[in-house]
Amino acid sequence: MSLLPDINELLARARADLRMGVPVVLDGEDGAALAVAAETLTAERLGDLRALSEHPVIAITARRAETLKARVYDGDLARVEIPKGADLAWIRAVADPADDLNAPMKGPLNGQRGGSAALHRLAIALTKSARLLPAVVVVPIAEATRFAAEHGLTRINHQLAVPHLGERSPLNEVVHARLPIAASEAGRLHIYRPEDGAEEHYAIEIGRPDRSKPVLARLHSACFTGDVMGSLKCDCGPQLHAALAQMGAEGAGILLYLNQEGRGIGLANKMRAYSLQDQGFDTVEANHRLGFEDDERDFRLGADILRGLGFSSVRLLTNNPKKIAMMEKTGITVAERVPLKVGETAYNRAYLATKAAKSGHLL
Ligand SMILES: Nc1nc2c(ncn2[C@@H]2O[C@H](COP(=O)(O)OP(=O)(O)OP(=O)(O)O)[C@@H](O)[C@H]2O)c(=O)[nH]1
Ligand SMILES: [Zn+2]
Repeated sequence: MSLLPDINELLARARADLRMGVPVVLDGEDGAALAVAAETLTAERLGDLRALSEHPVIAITARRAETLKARVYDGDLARVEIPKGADLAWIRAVADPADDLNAPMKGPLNGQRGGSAALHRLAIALTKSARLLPAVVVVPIAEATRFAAEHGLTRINHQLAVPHLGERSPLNEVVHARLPIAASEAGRLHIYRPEDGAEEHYAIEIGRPDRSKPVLARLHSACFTGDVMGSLKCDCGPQLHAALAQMGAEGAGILLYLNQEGRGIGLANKMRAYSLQDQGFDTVEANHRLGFEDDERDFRLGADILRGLGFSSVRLLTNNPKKIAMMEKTGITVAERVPLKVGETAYNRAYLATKAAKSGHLL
């Protein structure tokens, strides 16, 4: 018998640790390191990290490095040396673009070259999946297993972790129940829980759609500001309600409510992006300055849910060609694209235009 957690469980634990500012031990073929998310690092812990190594670095994505004009030697990321006198405020300024314009970073940022960046890449992937800023302080340590045990820290083995990071975890249906809603009394809500401890996703089934025909379907990404608060900055709320209304009117449909807030960067980071938008950057530029790609969502999980419900063909309510391509790639036929154009306001006109110009959304 072994009660030891498996790699999925350890990754879930590592995400929780990073969110709390607890260091995680990373164990690779070329050495071991300690990683702490820049966003949750404290001055005290920074002192502890400095005591462990003379050469701490902050790993950032190439996107963030570009904004900071730091040289990138590792393709998708940079390992920026933390200078001797640098304090927590310096680290925060590297990680967070909030003050980029007010207080630009001084002096050249020195990128570390040579050696392996594999553990740094793993650390960034972990902070992204923890919905934190993708910036991590990494210090080398001599040995992983004993260090982790001595300090009660989570240890992640690089080789075991990597296959899980790019892959979506299996989703299991937890429960479903009848849910009459304004759009249709014949609603039924299904709850799905991923095996890796990440966010749950939902599906609302309207009526009893015929599984042998293309179903009217919508893949909706969570938008707390638009869906719940009625934000005028995007079109999510009106799109959600228009999709449900159309399903209600036709008597059948399936709406997936995917908890991929802020195109997969999480609500806190989306609000950071909004703050940058107030400084004049558009929705795509703001994501890049924060260190993210334009869109960090994985729509394949939508296909998984549809397949699990017995659907193989959809009439997809969307203006986003990437959703259509991803559906087709994962074996769900898109028999028809049903445009969904509602909710344009004076506030979101520029946002919608940027999506059309830079993200390929159909007008
Ligand atoms: N990062 C970021 N996310 C945003 C922003 N505005 C809206 N979102 C998120 O974007 C997602 C909605 O995606 P959209 O790009 O509007 O639309 P779509 O789902 O790709 O395509 P459609 O099917 O045509 O609606 C939701 O998760 C929102 O929270 C923003 O300025 N920055
Ligand atoms: Zn929105």
